[in-house]
Amino acid sequence: MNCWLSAIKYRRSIINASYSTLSPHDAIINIPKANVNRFGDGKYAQPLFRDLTWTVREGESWAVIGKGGGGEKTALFDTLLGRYRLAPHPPPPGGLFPFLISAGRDPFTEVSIVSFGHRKQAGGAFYDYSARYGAVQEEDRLTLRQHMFPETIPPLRMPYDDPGATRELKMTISDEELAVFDDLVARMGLGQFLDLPLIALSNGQTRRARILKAVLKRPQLLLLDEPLTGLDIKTRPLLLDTLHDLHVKKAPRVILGLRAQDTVPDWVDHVAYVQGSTVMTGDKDSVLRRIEHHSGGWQGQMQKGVLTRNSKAHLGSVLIDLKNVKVQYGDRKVLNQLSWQIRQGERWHLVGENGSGKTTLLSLITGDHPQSYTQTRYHPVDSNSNNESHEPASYLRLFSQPRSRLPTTLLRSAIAIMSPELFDAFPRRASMTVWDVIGTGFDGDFVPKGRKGVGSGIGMKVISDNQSMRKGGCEGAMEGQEGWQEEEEWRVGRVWEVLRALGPEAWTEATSETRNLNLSSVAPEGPSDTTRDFAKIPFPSLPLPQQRIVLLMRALVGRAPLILLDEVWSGMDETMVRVAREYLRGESPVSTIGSSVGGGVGPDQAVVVITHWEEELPWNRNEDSGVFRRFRLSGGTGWVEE
Ligand SMILES: Nc1ncnc2c1ncn2[C@@H]1O[C@H](COP(=O)(O)OP(=O)(O)OP(=O)(O)O)[C@@H](O)[C@H]1O
Repeated sequence: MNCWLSAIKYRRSIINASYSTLSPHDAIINIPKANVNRFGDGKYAQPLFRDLTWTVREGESWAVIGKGGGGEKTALFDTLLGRYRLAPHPPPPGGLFPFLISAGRDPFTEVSIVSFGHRKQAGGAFYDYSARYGAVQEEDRLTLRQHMFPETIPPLRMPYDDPGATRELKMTISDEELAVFDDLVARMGLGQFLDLPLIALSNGQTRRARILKAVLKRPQLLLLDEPLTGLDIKTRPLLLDTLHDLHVKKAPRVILGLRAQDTVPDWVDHVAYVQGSTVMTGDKDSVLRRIEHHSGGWQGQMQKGVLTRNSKAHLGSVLIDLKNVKVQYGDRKVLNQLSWQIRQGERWHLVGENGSGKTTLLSLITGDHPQSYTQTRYHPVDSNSNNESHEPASYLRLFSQPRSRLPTTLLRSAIAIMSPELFDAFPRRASMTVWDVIGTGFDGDFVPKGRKGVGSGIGMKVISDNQSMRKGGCEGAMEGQEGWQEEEEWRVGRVWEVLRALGPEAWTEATSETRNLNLSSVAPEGPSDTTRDFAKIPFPSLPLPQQRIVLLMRALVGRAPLILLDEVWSGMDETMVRVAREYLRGESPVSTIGSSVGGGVGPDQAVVVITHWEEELPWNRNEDSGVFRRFRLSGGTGWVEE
């Protein structure tokens, strides 16, 4: 009883103390000091956050910065959304959001979040994300304008309706709101997309549209988690300026979520830095000074003094050959007379503004785009033909074949991909373990197959100048054929390899201050217990950053001749980004089967990376001049940047 009474006294003292320093009416967020627990956790369970003390006052501009791949930043936002239990809960009368309570507003409707780390809810089944490239289905016809103003969606016409009757569609928003909308649309560069089907918008366009929609709902407080993800360099400052203006006008107040490696905008003056179960809060300079003490940022921690290893690299055969290809929707030309060749051994950076056609181009290469079948056009043989208007000859050759000759299953095993679309669409079945997900990468499947969960083999021969380099993968034997056992063993070994090189062993290794980069000293023994346990975890139960790196392992495991990495770093924490870049550069301290130590991708493989963040590229012109190249898209066309 005494203990109970002292707990009450303790709580009262906190309440009184907090009241003495804080006017409950002016605080936006008020957490005097609390532990954060999951609902239903027992009293001895580890709290998500310990001693969380956080006060946000009117007029301050905050960013929540997350370090670590366990989804800690998301958990802090979820705490604000009432998804976790605060103990003790911030005291009445103001509670967690004093400014709302004092104004008689409901936090449930007045605090919203737009998160780009989160994925749309997909069930256990794979949904076809390539639907976007084809003829737009009736159910996908909703335009961006209709999405913003559902009242402008024409009502269904019934057979018994008077065919002559017209119905007026009226927007129910005021002129003032419409002016705000027009201003935001212009500032976010969305004007030309208002009447396009939502499904047709590019990644960056969709992200801007989601922010716009959230702002139009007029919450009092908007949490924006990683809003710059997937935005091109030109758009980023425009969006940040817009968000700052909105924040200053309190229409709405904005709190940004950033990754530890992101630049903190100048106008942010306060930071909540989340690492593990600790949250450091305070003014920006003092918090950043404190954390700088612990780490120098991932750029600073990259291995220094790497030799120009690839300058004399030998480039192999042409894998992908596009000549004057064109993609057009009605009058809208997205790609026009574009030519590009990808050879074995090359490391490409595919770059261009949002909407310039990068994803469309990749979808031609993967054969997902219906127009990949219709690219081949030759000049008429008849030289007397006076048809002047014909277009130049064009073709799309994938591994020396036209698309129509290549079954999709073969293409999926020869081209490994990780992209935001795949991340959203990949099935999340409770029964699928991390091992299963990685194992689907060999044959490009979406459900586990084979006795050992490493597929059953796809027999595609890809022309190669480096046959000796390839062992296993999509050119290996198929289940039931001679050589399958050897192939299966190779596959199992590869799953362990990527798990060790990119899994929890590597994150711990990479964060350890005593990290030893001397590759020859790395013990050649098998996976640790940590790795074995990680392999057995159900994939959907992993935090999102870990799901992302597992899908990257899936893309790398089969040593496919062509690897496409579209915005793979988004949502990953800095340690994972570093580990993955080192692996791709061949600097991972884990030996690989049939290859030299640390060889992530080989000279027989080509890799295309799409990122708007130059600093995230694993390769650069100085160190990898023989193999690193940049292909830029703009205005429908593309060229190699020398
Ligand atoms: N079905 C369609 N109808 C009309 N336009 C479309 C359709 N599908 C895509 N587009 C347009 O094609 C353009 C290219 O889109 P894509 O997704 O390839 O761009 P991106 O370069 O990958 O952009 P981001 O950097 O934002 O990911 C966009 O402007 C998009 O609106």
